[in-house]
Amino acid sequence: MEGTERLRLAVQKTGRLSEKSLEIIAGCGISFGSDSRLLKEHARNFPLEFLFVRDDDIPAYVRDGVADIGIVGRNELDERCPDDLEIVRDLGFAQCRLSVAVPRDFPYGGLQWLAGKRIATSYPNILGRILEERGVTAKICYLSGSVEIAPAAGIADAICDLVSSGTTLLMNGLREVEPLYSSTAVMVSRQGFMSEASPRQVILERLLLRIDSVIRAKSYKYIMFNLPADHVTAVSKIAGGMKSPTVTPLLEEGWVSVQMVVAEDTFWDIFEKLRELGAQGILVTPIEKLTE
Ligand SMILES: Nc1ncnc2c1ncn2[C@@H]1O[C@H](COP(=O)(O)OP(=O)(O)OP(=O)(O)O)[C@@H](O)[C@H]1O
Ligand SMILES: O=P(O)(O)OC[C@H]1O[C@H](OP(=O)(O)OP(=O)(O)O)[C@H](O)[C@@H]1O
Ligand SMILES: [Mg+2]
Repeated sequence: MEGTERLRLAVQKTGRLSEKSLEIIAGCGISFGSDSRLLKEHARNFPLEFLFVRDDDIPAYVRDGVADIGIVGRNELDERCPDDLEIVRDLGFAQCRLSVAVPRDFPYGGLQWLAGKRIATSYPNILGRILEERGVTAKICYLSGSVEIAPAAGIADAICDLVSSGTTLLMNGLREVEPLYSSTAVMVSRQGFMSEASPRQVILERLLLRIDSVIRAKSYKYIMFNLPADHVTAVSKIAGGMKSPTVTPLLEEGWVSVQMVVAEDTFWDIFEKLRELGAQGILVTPIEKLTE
């Protein structure tokens, strides 16, 4: 039987983080969701309560104990209250960078060129810290969004905003000149929460066990193929990471069926080697959960 305690999780209501955040929770076998207008609800089969909020507010909610954990971009965390929160997991999605961009024809020659210039940004604290570290004094103009409009609108000489594909910059006549900072979505808790041994911390440990298996599964593939039996030793040498491959004899003399788990980033190298070894019918499937 579950106790009455629930772990409170703050997630972005709508935006770039919401779908993937909820996808990870759903991948943990946790069911929820009835009406997207409901801003506070609890999971049906796990002691977890959701708070659906603006992402900007998540760091403060976690810091002030309104939520126990939150999923937020590292950029929001570092902008708002980096010293009060602890990153419990890097979730890896929402990859982007905070970069300085200037009008396409601006003759940019390094950060020093920005001395005395006006830079528009939604991240004045992060930008201010980095400029100070690099000894540049510029005028930081805060804008809460649509920062790319600032040079054309005559509000600023340059901008510092999040970039992913670079399309927004391109479409607004801007050129990325200085990547300053990288961000991904992270799960955060209040400093010290992880070592409290409270009922909610215990629930978080259970949740993290599931999250780790979901994240690990995403970076591996399960592959199956048929192979001439005398190449089995060569295949086990390229298998890497996990335990040795599973090998089953086929009815056809001299052939075996092989099953193994491979890391996503090594997949194509392994695929080519398997082809060279005469592997046939290579079948690749995603993995839903994977424990150590
Ligand atoms: N182009 C992008 N590619 C990938 N990740 C991004 C991109 N832009 C922003 N992000 C990440 O997603 C987070 C949320 O971005 P989003 O644009 O949804 O925020 P928002 O407009 O402030 O939403 P809200 O209404 O919740 O305040 C950002 O803080 C950043 O970590
Ligand atoms: O390099 P790109 O792939 O073009 O992405 C960059 C854009 O994405 C983010 O804005 P978003 O689209 O989330 O809109 P928002 O500013 O309204 O939050 C960011 O603020 C940039 O404007
Ligand atoms: Mg926001």
